[in-house]
Amino acid sequence: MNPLKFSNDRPLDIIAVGRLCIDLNANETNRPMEETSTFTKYVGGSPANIAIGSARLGQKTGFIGKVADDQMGRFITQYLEKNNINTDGVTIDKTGAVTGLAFTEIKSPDECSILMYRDNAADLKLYPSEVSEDYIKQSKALLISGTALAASPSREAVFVALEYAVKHDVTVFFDLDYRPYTWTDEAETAVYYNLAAEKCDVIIGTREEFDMMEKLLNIKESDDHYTASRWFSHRAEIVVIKHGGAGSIAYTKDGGSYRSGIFRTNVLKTFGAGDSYASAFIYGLMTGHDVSEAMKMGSASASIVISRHSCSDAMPTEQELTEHMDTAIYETV
Ligand SMILES: Nc1ncnc2c1ncn2[C@@H]1O[C@H](COP(=O)(O)OP(=O)(O)O)[C@@H](O)[C@H]1O
Ligand SMILES: O=C(O)C[C@@H](O)[C@H](O)C(=O)COP(=O)(O)O
Repeated sequence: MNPLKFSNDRPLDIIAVGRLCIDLNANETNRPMEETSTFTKYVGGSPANIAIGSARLGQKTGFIGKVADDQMGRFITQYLEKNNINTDGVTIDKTGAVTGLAFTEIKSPDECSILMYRDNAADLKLYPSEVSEDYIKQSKALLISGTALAASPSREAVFVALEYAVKHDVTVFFDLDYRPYTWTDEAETAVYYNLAAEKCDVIIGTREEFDMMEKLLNIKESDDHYTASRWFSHRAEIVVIKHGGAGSIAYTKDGGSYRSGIFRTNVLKTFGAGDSYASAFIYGLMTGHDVSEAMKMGSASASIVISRHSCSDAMPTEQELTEHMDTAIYETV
């Protein structure tokens, strides 16, 4: 069952909105960052990773974001273009803002953490005037990412993008992507997450991210079914709650619920799971698969990416994804 209907007469499949950053992943693993000395540089930023994953799967992908006017900004834009991502919506900051950095440490396969440097980040300086209605209406879908709501003018830019998407029947996917270090106030965070979610067709988040949104309203159940039901009185058709190694569960507005297991893999690091899951899940839904199969595709992509060192570089091609689904062990949970 797939409740989504896409406007198929559009030149782009999906446009992602939000941060374009740099991941610096520690090369020395099984130790804290204090004991590492070398890092590998990759393009990063949750929406960037999802866009790269979508393009790697063969989707016609665009991006709306802002990069720093320096070597890192150019590295990012060139990488997107090498991956066949349309960068017409990417603007260059002229205020001296810098590229957000995500330093990652891999203490063990299950103990990974991310240290984010986001002061004066160029991605949060995207202005509403830099969001093009003509660009958005060329796409079947729009992906927004919660961290872009963390500060103005990026916050307002996201809401303008949402208005254009709703106006032009562009299906909106919301990956919650909650990064506490990017916010200063829990209530502010929850208010903007809830306001944005009201305008989205598909909402994807972890249990903890939904708990953050519900805490403001003194909702303490931490119940997946209740969480999903909250959004069906708005635009949502599908709500997905991710549970790490315990898989994921999705609910649809028509009362359906679908549980997905995981693909067994040699976990190198756990970060990257969410972005890869989102890109392949969205791809599955946009290529006519039902919710269950799309979730399985998301799980397969995640199991590939968490077995590799990077997030963006590790995103699988359509062939890799299909082969992995045929050969890897799928565990129902
Ligand atoms: N250890 C694991 N082994 C296999 N698949 C995993 C593992 N951890 C996560 N996944 C897959 O990745 C998906 C997203 O992971 P999760 O950690 O919930 O999201 P996020 O990275 O956004 O926190 C899960 O629903 C599951 O399909
Ligand atoms: O989103 C960021 O700024 C960091 C990402 O680039 C990084 O690869 C990561 O943390 C991915 O996290 P996840 O996919 O949400 O687990």
